[in-house]
Amino acid sequence: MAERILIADDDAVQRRLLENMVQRCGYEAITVDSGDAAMARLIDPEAAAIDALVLDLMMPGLDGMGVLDKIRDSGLSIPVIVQTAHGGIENVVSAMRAGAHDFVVKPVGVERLQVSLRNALNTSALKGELQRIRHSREGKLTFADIVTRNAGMDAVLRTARKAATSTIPVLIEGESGVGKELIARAIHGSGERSSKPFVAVNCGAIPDNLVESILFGHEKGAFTGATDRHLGKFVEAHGGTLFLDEVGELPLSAQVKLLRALQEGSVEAVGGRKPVKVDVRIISATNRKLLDLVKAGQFREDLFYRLHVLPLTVPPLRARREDIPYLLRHFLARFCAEENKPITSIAGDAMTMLTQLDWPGNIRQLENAVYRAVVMSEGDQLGLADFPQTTAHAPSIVASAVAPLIVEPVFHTMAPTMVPGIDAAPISLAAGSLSMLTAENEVRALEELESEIIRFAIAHYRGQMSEVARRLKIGRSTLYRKLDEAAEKDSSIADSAPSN
Ligand SMILES: Nc1ncnc2c1ncn2[C@@H]1O[C@H](COP(=O)(O)OP(=O)(O)OP(=O)(O)O)[C@@H](O)[C@H]1O
Repeated sequence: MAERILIADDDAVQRRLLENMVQRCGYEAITVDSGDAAMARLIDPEAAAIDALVLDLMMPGLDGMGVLDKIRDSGLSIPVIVQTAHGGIENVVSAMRAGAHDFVVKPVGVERLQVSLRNALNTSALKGELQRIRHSREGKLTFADIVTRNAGMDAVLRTARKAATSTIPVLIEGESGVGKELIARAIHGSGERSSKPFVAVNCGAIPDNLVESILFGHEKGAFTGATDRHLGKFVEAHGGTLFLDEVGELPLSAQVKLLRALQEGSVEAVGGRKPVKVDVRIISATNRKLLDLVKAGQFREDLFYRLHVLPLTVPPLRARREDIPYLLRHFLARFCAEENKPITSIAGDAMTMLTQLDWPGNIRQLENAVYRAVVMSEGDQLGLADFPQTTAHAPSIVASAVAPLIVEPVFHTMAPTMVPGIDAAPISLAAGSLSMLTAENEVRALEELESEIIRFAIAHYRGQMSEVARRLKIGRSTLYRKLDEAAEKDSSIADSAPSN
């Protein structure tokens, strides 16, 4: 799924031109004809999020400056590119002071707009990632900190959001590294308990003989080695949330005590004389099917029903590949900032390969792969060679990814393709439609149209180059030569584009 760009312009012709350009840059375009409509769209809680705004400054009613003020007042952190007429330098200065990310002079060309949008989206990804880290450190993660463009994940997050308004027990199921703890933290951070502690316990990492004392605490001298009194995680989480990770790993004896604690709202420390009242919201997680453990007699059925009141199943990363480019962008921005590296993008072929991988370790594995690549890279763009471990696991994919232009096969043909040689910025392919006119309303060059048709064909036939050549009635070597020429032309455009 491409980034969504909102275009606000009262001039219908300008709107159409911009819409066309934004789509050619590989983004989804949404148009509105006034400042008021732009604000309504930006704050609409039901509508899909907007990633950047292209804003005309001169509009009747609420003008561009008014929109910028309202964006600031409502605390929105969307990057805004303002459009000005020639000679509007004073307006530009005021707009930049009011928080605009960049400005373009009308009529803007597609390359200039693409550079501006790409910079704006990169900066915004970095801001988002830094905010996520800050929220994580402060224990204030919310759903806005979870990166996703997948419909399945959206549905999970919608349910999780509702759960955040109550203390209903939530059980989060999903493979290791899919973001279960992140969701648990977002539920906590979005509810009334957000100012209270969030305490996470990995039940699978505690030795069996210590589980009870770690969860419920122990008195001094309760057992050999208990030299001090220990409160236990339940008491530590009092008023807040206790996150029981890998809950399926709890030994049966601890399951009995946990059930009692949940039923009675009190815990008894090992060696303690009387129960202590606790007010704790329980969120548990497991990367195994808890019901299977119940059937196998390894998990108590009564406890299962206590924890499983609201189940959430987080899909693995391979089932939501459209998230991969966004996650890559976020982690790239974050690690570049942390490591002080000037890497600005990921090459198209590397992006294609990374999107095709199955990622058995899910987002944690992807995060670590980007971390390693950022630390080891010496250039300003990450390429295939920067992901050696990952490519080692995908020989067939790498073999195909070195072809001049490969299209991510799981994307629908309307989805963006990545162009190697430039960066991860996608070029759009609208199924069955080809725009004949340039942004300036002139007929487009034959060469450009041909290149677009070839890209479309590659997307349509999911990267099967022989089929593409056969359908286009050209030889494979001609196809590759044309792709080489197109990639060369694209990279010279990228090189000559202004880098503000
Ligand atoms: N949607 C997301 N957006 C951004 N970062 C994410 C997302 N999902 C996961 N992460 C990051 O990936 C890493 C792994 O996530 P997390 O620890 O929540 O996974 P988990 O499912 O709880 O793993 P495990 O089962 O091994 O405990 C964390 O650094 C987390 O911040």
